Amino acid sequence: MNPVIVAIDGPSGTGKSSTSRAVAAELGLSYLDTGAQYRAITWWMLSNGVDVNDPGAVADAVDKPVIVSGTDPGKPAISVDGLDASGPIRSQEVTAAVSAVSAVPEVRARMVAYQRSTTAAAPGGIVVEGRDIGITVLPTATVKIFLTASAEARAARRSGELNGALSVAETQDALIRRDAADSGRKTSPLAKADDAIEVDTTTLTLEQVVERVVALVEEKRASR
Ligand SMILES: Nc1ncnc2c1ncn2[C@@H]1O[C@H](COP(=O)(O)OP(=O)(O)O)[C@@H](O)[C@H]1O
Ligand SMILES: Nc1ccn([C@H]2C[C@H](O)[C@@H](COP(=O)(O)OP(=O)(O)O)O2)c(=O)n1
Repeated sequence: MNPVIVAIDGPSGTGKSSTSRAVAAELGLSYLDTGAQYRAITWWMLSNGVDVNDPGAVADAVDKPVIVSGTDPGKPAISVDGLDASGPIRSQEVTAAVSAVSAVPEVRARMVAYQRSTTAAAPGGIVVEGRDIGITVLPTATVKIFLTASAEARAARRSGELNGALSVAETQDALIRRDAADSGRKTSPLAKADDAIEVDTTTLTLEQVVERVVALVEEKRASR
């Protein structure tokens, strides 16, 4: 039987990473965080003096960094040129620049090729999370989930993670700006695939979301 491939898309703070890791761990699948890859390439561009607002300069440098993602849901890992990048890719500088870098078609082409080869190399199946997985990266995924939540809930969750570095209102403004950039770009914008199942997580606990997604995957598995 073909391996199970689960695509999880949605805007920031809807619970993609937490849900994907827990679902992969529970079902014994690999896990890939594609947002971490766009953050990693953005971190490299910022660290190497590339003007992130110049798409030509970003495109010229696209093949330089060596980005390697781990696929163990119990131990998410990402390295750039052999260095652990998991801390620096979460900085405010990277968060503010990642939408511009990830809108560059050459960046997307490189990342999508890597994401497809990682999926093909996961014989036991994989959960892949991002913004364009169900539509562009893995259009034939076994199950497609689109997570949503109110802007208020997403901002409260993210702001909790930042230990008060930004207020909830500032976090919400930044999230709304990034959603607009990610949904408005020309190349594979953030969007729900027609065959994706939408799960609104606003009033659900993480455990409830995981339970729902695991049930959807098992239903699909049983009907194949
Ligand atoms: N259903 C939920 N209810 C409350 N908090 C949640 C829920 N899902 C995730 N979180 C928390 O919200 C924050 C953002 O979740 P994360 O999985 O990183 O979202 P995303 O990957 O979509 O940006 C994390 O601190 C996480 O623990
Ligand atoms: N498949 C993807 C995943 C992320 N991106 C871009 C757009 C997002 O704003 C950034 C960061 O993604 P990430 O999932 O880490 O964002 P959050 O942690 O949920 O805020 O990367 C993308 O363009 N395509």
